[in-house]
Amino acid sequence: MQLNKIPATVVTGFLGSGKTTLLSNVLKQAKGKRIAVIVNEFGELDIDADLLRSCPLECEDDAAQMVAGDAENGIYELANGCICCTVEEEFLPVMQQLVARRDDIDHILIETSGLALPKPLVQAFNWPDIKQYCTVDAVITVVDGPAIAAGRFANDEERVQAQRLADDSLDHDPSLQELLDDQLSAADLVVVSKNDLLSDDDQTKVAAVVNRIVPSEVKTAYVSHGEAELDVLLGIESAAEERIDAVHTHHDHHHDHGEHHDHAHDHFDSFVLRFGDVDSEKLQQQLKTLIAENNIYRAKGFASLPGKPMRQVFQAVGKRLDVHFDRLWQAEETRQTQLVVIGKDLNEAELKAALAQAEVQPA
Ligand SMILES: Nc1nc2c(ncn2[C@@H]2O[C@H](COP(=O)(O)OP(=O)(O)OP(=O)(O)O)[C@@H](O)[C@H]2O)c(=O)[nH]1
Repeated sequence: MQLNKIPATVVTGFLGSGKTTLLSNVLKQAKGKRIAVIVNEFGELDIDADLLRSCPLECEDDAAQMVAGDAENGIYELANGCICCTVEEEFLPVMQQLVARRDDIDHILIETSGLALPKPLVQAFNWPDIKQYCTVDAVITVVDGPAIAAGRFANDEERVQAQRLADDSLDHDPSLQELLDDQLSAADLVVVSKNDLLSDDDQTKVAAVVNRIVPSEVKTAYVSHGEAELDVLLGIESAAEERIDAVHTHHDHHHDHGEHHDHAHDHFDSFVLRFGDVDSEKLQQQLKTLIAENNIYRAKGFASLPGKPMRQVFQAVGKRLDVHFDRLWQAEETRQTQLVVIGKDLNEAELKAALAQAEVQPA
């Protein structure tokens, strides 16, 4: 007898492409649905879980109920590291817990880290303990529209040259291209994010990159601020685990042989920088300068400003830096400034010293 399996949606996509933004929109829209969320981050701080958990001022009462239990507020944070390399140690035990509580769960949402390969994760759904009770509703691959249109993951020489001329700091990197290919080749739905920043011409460029990899039956949705209709995202019923073994990727060899070194993500540096109160303007200036001068793909975190009761979120993706206040610091929290930085060939001490100039000494 075929039981009703719990559908699980895997949201993958490069660093800063917009996965958390999409997930938070699903949680807002999925009225009354009981949703378990699994979040996996590359950096050492669980910023995404924290952002999903924090209820913004306009938070609606009828948003999805997160499935509580062992996890705080229904968000299961997988330990640091890439989900694709820790499937057995980290992912399976969480799935086993969820399967044991299947009567309380309508849907599972999984956000992979930006450097993760979706294939090994989807393959884990074929483990007998999981397969019986759970199926992959869809792999949703979020691609950063403006980054792709700017040729950041370019593969053809002409575009690489154009990109080099336009922008020295975002040198073409074949490992980024391979990661994009592998994330796209597993997709049941492609979400092109940040559509608000795309011109018609940009959309055409992005479509060309996407269509090079995904078959024509895979749909592409252009989305601004994560605001896609729930029907587009959930209920795709792809059972992706059934066909994942046949999907060819650049990294098949490494995983098939249990070799986890030489992954795309092994070539990245990631660290957390901590400071006390900071001058926000100065921190923004310093960060922008560092981003212009180094290969920083992603920086994100929270800033503590002197005398301000609210926490300030810092989000840098490529050259863009967004800064906004999200919520009050809570009594039990230590107020401090913390930034995760992810990139290549980074000198942690130098970056730390540069950003420390924004620190404000207590009066
Ligand atoms: N303008 C614009 N900004 C967006 C959109 N979607 C996401 N962003 C911004 O892009 C940044 C990264 O978004 P996230 O949702 O955190 O991306 P992510 O893929 O979860 O990032 P990682 O987990 O670090 O890989 C944030 O500053 C978002 O506010 C969009 O549609 N339009």
